Amino acid sequence: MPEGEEGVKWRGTQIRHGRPGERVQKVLLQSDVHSKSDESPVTVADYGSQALVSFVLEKELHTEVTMVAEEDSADLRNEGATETLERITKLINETISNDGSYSVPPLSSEDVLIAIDRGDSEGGPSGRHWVLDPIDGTKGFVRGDQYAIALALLEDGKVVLGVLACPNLPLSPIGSDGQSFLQKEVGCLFYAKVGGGTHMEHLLMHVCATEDPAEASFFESFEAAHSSHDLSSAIASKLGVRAPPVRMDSQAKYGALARGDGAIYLRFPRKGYREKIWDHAAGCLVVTEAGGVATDAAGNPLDFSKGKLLDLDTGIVVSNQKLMPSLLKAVRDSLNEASRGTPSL
Ligand SMILES: Nc1ncnc2c1ncn2[C@@H]1O[C@H](COP(=O)(O)O)[C@@H](OP(=O)(O)O)[C@H]1O
Ligand SMILES: [Mg+2]
Ligand SMILES: [Mg+2]
Ligand SMILES: [Mg+2]
Repeated sequence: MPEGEEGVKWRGTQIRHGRPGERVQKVLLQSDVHSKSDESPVTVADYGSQALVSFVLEKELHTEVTMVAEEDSADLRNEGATETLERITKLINETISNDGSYSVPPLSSEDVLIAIDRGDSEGGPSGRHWVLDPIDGTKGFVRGDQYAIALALLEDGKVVLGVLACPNLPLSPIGSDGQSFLQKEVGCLFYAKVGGGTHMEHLLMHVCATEDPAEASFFESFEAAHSSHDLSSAIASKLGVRAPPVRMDSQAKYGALARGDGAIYLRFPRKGYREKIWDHAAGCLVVTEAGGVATDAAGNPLDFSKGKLLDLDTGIVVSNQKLMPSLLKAVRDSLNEASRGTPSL
């Protein structure tokens, strides 16, 4: 980032930097943030991360990898994107060389495009597919807040492995005052294998065991455009939750829930929005292996076998086993009230 600049501008908002994070997050330039056809942001880091994960999976697994991943190379193949592609290629080559695990000649821009496009699998109910969100919470990443690199493995439509790298998530629990965001010790890696529990670094963890909604705090998207803050507040008050919401970008929410920082995660996108599997596959296993439950608003388990999109009823609700029945009832009641246009919503 040029000297004296405090961050980048995204859609008129000055984005600050200054919290600890990855090198790329700190040095993100305004020209590194682009708009996709759905108007959502994508950065050189989203592309770079997808290419790197694809490169490493191929190197480590010695086999052809099929991946259902968020990004594709179409925009980077446009003539106007040459400089961006060069910058991504440079960042990737620097990362591989600094890491030192692979002695390979520098990747060309074409190698990078091919690595990104290894993520073009459609997924589905059969076979093995890696599911990747190379930067989940791009808006949080650009803002200098939370983001996650989310990788999952699907076997015959079921998530059997989930990894969430959350470089800005504090090691100590997050309170609803958000204070621990200011702590220096950040960076958590959550991983879960089906039947093997959820681990953070070397610790086995468990979701918060509370049965009392008054003790439970809840997570939701920082971005109100991703999930209705009004609806979750109505649900929380119906359930008797006293604590204010903890708003955070990315699947770091699933990681924080898995280690018991809060007890509930609510996600209610606007009508018509279809959730993508890469936004939930890794997080869902990280939570369920820690003893939690993730369902849609009707209480159905999340089904990752239908291709890129999750086919679900209304929203996503995550909690522990004990709170789930009363939480789902509060969700149902609040949704009914909202559809009747009750003024409190
Ligand atoms: N209108 C919308 N409603 C719900 N989710 C949305 C959305 N627009 C984008 N998203 C998804 O929300 C994800 C971030 O979730 P969160 O709000 O929990 O940080 C984004 O992931 P990316 O940042 O990987 O694109 C994107 O896939
Ligand atoms: Mg995105
Ligand atoms: Mg995402
Ligand atoms: Mg993403």
